[in-house]
Amino acid sequence: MPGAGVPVLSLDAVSIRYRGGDGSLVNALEDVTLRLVAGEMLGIFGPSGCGKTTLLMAAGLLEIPTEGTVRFSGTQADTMAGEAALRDFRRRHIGFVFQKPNLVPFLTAVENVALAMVIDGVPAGEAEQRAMGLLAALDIAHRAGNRPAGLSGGEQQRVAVARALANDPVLLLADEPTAALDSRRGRQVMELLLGIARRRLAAVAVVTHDPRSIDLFDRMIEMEDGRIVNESRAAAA
Ligand SMILES: Nc1ncnc2c1ncn2[C@@H]1O[C@H](COP(=O)(O)OP(=O)(O)OP(=O)(O)O)[C@@H](O)[C@H]1O
Repeated sequence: MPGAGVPVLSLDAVSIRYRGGDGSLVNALEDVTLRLVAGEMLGIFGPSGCGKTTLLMAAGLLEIPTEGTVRFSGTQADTMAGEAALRDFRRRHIGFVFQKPNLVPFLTAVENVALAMVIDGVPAGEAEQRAMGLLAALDIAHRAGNRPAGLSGGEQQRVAVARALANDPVLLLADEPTAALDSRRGRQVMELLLGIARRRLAAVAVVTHDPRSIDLFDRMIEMEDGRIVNESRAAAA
């Protein structure tokens, strides 16, 4: 785990173009340069279709840029040999949280978190023990034996955050993680993400439309038409 302020991710002049249904090119990301450092929480704002999710895809090595480079702790992502190597890198270093928790419905909370580790080769008993530790850190250990249907939306999202932390990621990417939650639970999840940045020294990037948690971000960027059009830093940061 890097120390606070150490660069985790660099995007340099990244553009991503998609071919639309009618054959025309969509500039989903246009010349984006961005650094993320350990221990900070970045907020990504902007209107629908401006490229926020595409930026997370590039940062999460789920989409290789049409132009520009993505460097992860100094390693250039597009020089990794093939999809299998990228997948492996992602699994070991990056956590994802989405708008919907997408938990496996027939597994309990602790099994959902442990599954990510078991897939990674951790023995079942050890995985379960570590999963319990993560659930405890997220104040949800008392619900460890519940299946998702027996958890509230906020509790499910906590379990999803625990699952994203299973591989102890240096980068945590969250795409509208509070969109399905009421304002109190949404705030709790955002505070949780900030705690992860601070205590685990992960770099955390959060796409959100929600202006109610802006006081929690160290830095905010605003996007428009695939570009970063504004960047601001919290007064205390
Ligand atoms: N796989 C794809 N194929 C074609 N076009 C795409 C694809 N993915 C995204 N786009 C287009 O790229 C642009 C940016 O999309 P993106 O999903 O990144 O926006 P967003 O800011 O996350 O939007 P929202 O807030 O609505 O989720 C949009 O015009 C979108 O239609």
